[in-house]
Amino acid sequence: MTADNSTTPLLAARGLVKAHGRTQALRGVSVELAAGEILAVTGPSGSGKSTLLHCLAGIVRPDQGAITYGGERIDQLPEARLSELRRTEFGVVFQFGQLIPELTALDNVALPLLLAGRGRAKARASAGEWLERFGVRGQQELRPGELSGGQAQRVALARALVTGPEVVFADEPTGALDSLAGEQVMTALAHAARESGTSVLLITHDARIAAYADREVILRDGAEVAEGADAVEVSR
Ligand SMILES: Nc1ncnc2c1ncn2[C@@H]1O[C@H](COP(=O)(O)OP(=O)(O)OP(=O)(O)O)[C@@H](O)[C@H]1O
Repeated sequence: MTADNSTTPLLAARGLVKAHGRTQALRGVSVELAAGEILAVTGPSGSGKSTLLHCLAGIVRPDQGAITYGGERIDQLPEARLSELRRTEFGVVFQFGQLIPELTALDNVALPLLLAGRGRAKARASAGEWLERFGVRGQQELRPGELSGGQAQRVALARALVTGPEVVFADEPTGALDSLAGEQVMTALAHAARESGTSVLLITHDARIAAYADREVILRDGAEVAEGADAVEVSR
């Protein structure tokens, strides 16, 4: 890829190779994410998008290749340091929000702050502010089973952003939503990321969702086939 020499990438992967058993999910993928950038990763089913996200987010280790974050190699960090990095620097959103069903929306969002040692009152106050930003403050006392799909994804976004991460990894965050709810959730994510300068690595099948990104990387059979900066800047 063509690196922008004016900025050092926040997150960079070089030559990532990863197999799941006998399936070669990644065959030497290189990708960079700049600070504040929204990058869409697209490609057909099975092309390695989720595996790439899991490697970059430190959830799985690549078999070969290198990942740097802020210039520091992270793919070989001991598990405890990697887990701290995930907790403090990264936020993750999946297709089905994976909220904790027993907790209210407010408590789901407050949880990462409580785990980081924040007091309960402050954690709940920040959680409420983030729910407000995502337009779901009115649902704060509801449990995930009582929320619509779009509301649940907004709560999941609030939970991913509440700790002030540098990077949000979003794996098909709108994949389970109808197109209107999907665009509303994506608008909210792009707006929040732009406002806080958070980078986003976004996996999507949907060209309308990819259009919110600054740049798009296309994978096929575990390799990068194309890259473009022609995404429509609808989120600015
Ligand atoms: N845990 C696993 N065990 C075995 N094979 C896996 C595992 N995870 C992924 N794979 C395989 O690795 C390849 C890449 O999968 P991956 O989920 O990364 O693709 P994807 O592009 O995200 O697909 P989709 O768009 O369908 O989610 C696929 O062939 C998949 O079947």
